[in-house]
Order: sequence, then structure tokens, then C-alpha cells
Amino acid sequence: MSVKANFEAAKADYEKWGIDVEKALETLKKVPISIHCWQGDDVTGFEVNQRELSGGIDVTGNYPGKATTPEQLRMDLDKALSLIPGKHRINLHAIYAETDGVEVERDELKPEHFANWVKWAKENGLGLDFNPTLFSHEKAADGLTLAHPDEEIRKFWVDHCKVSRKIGEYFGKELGTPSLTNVWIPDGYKDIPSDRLTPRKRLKDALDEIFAEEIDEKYNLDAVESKVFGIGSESYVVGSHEFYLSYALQNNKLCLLDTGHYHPTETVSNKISSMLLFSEKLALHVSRPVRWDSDHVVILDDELKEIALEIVRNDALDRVIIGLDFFDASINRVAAWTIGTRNMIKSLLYALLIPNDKLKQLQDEGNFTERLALLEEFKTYPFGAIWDYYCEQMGVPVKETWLEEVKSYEQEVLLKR
Ligand SMILES: C[C@H](O)[C@H](O)[C@@H](O)C(=O)CO
Ligand SMILES: [Mn+2]
Repeated sequence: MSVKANFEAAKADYEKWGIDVEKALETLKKVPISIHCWQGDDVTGFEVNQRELSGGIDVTGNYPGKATTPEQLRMDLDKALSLIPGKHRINLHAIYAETDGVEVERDELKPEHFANWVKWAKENGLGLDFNPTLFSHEKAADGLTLAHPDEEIRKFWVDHCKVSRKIGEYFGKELGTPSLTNVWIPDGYKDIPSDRLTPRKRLKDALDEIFAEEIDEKYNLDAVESKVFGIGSESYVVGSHEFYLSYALQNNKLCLLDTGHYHPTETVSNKISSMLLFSEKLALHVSRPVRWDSDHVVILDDELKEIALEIVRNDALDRVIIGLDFFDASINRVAAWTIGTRNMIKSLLYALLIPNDKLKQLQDEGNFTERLALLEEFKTYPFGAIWDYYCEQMGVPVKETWLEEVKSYEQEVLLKR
């Protein structure tokens, strides 16, 4: 049977439950995923003075063909984007600045250092998001940045975050879609601290300084990202979930939840509804922690589906900004982007094809038998046939045929680097 014939049969199955499949596909088309550029070069960046990756995060693997220039990284992104249905966004870090071989310190970065990214984004109809980079730098060598006891170091990082917001504003103005500028810092201690409060007080003051300048939300949205621990900050992280949740609420900022930044049995899916009751918007870094914040490529697992369900069933597709955050150097990097992003989109489609109103009603009626039965049966509804049709309609490879394109690209481009 053709993709279309399979689709028609599957559509009929869903329609029995009152699900408007065409409408679901129209909705899906409009959801942008913010794809992180750093999967393509193992979080290296293009600074003239390149430093080792630090900040308690790690990339393992030595798969050949990693991008080592901005042109290569954009070319690899182009390839991945050609295999992913929909129009999306690209998420940059400050270390991806292009400074023409001139060493520019991070507190001196300017919008012009990202002009090539903006040009490319315009050509491809992409939005851009941004992150100041508060790691892989000698001023972060002891694992402290915005919470550093040394005022000079703190000021350096405050200034870096200030210029980063201006870069976000520039993206928003140029591209006509607000940039999400997300602050994540590695600050913490390996061993039990003797004072938990003072570093948090310093971080709070630093954030107040960073956000003192009003920037129109038409152009830039600010987010703050928490973490439970990192390598070298096992006992204490200054920017904990409670810290940033409170800060974001009090200061009208977006709280960003990275799915790898919580205790192993704590799920982000269970936090979304609570936060939606108190914040207009929140942001995600969808990742896959395997035993720790290992940033494995996102797969279509139960938690991913549950996250998508929480966004869809709470009508929050325009309130939850979905970004990805994984980096695996042990596999083809273009494939990593393609697998992870296609899975994120697949999970949203899965959620859009669930009879969510009926299931809510069953819960209110106390009919937990039928609730469980339907949730389980829908797991094997012919969702794949709808997904294949969506890919075909969007002009990207159906099923695993995209892999052939990645293999050719590897032979023709990546292995020649
Ligand atoms: C590159 C990092 O993953 C990113 O900046 C941050 O979002 C993070 O998740 C650190 O663990
Ligand atoms: Mn993250």
C-alpha cells in the first residue's frame, strides 16, 4: 500500500474517536523546535582561543567528520534540516561567534559577530535562539561564574550575559521572531558547602544586574536554566530548580527545564502543568539522561511522549518553548540531530492523535479502567502511518530512508574533512 493509502486507513481509525487528523497535522506544522547547534561540533565553538570543554558537562566519542568551521556547521545543519519535517529554530551559544580571526573576549561580543548566522537563518526561514557561554573559559576554571566571590570575575560574566541579551535582541529584530536567551551557569561545589546562601545571594544580585535593562519581549525572551548536579558540582549547585523557579516567577522570566537536570526518578512531564498555572510561558531543553546528565540523543520513550501529552492536552503549544539539548560524539552527528528532532516532532504528533478530551472526562468520572485501557490501546494505533504521510507531505524522507542520505553525506562530505 502507498503512504497515502496507509494514511487514509489510519485516519479512519482515529476519526472513530473524533480526532481530526488533518487538523492535527496543520497544528504540528506550526510548532518550531529549537535545534541546538552544539551537537554538530561537540560543544567546541569557533573562538580564536579555543578552550577545553568545562563546566561539568562532557562529550564522549570520536566519530569522524565533526564540523570545525562555521561553514561546515551550517552545511551539516542544512543537511539535517532537509531530513526533518517543518520549519524550526537554531539555538546558538556565544562560543559560535565569528570574529574573523580576531580574539574577542566574551564580554565584548557584539551582534555583528553573529551576522553570518543571521544571514543564513534568513535564507532558510529559521529563527535563532541564544545562550551566553559561562564555561570552557579560564575565568570559570574553578567552576564559579555569576556566583563567584571575586567581584571582577563576577562582573566579567555579568557583562557577558548583558551582551548576550543584546545579541538575542538583534536576532529577534532581524528575524521577526523573539530569541530565547537562556542563562545556564555551572556554579557549584564538589563537596558539602559550609554556606549555601551567600553564593545564591550573589547569583540573585548578578541576575538582577543582567536583566536591569528592559528589552522588548517582541525581540528577546530571557530564560534561566537550573541543574541538580554536574561533574565537579556533585554536592551543591547554586542555580538549583527552586532557586530559578522562584527567580523566574518573581521577575517574569522563563524557567527553563532541562530533562537531564533532575533526580533520576523526577520527571519534567509532571512539572509542566503546575508551572503553566503560574507562568505564561516556560522553556524546555529536551535531552536524555542515562544514569546522569549524559545528554544522549532523544528517543521516543515514555517520558518524551508524556512531555508532549502534557503540552498538547493543556493547550500549551504556544506557551512551552521546546528546545533540544544533547550531544553524542560516538555516532554520526547529522544523524543524531535527525533522530532526536524527528522524535521530538513524532511525540507531538502522537499526543495530538490521542483523544485527550475523552480521557479527561473518564478521569473526572472516576472511570480509571477505561482511562487505562484507552491509553494503552492508543499506543498501538497506526500512528506511524500518519507520521509517514506527514513526512511525505512536508517533502522529507519517509521512514528510515533518510539514513541513506546521511550515509551519502558522510561519504561525500564528512569523511573528506
Ligand atoms: C551546552 C549545555 O548543555 C547547555 O548550555 C546547558 O543547557 C546544559 O544543559 C548544561 O548541562
Ligand atoms: Mn540544557
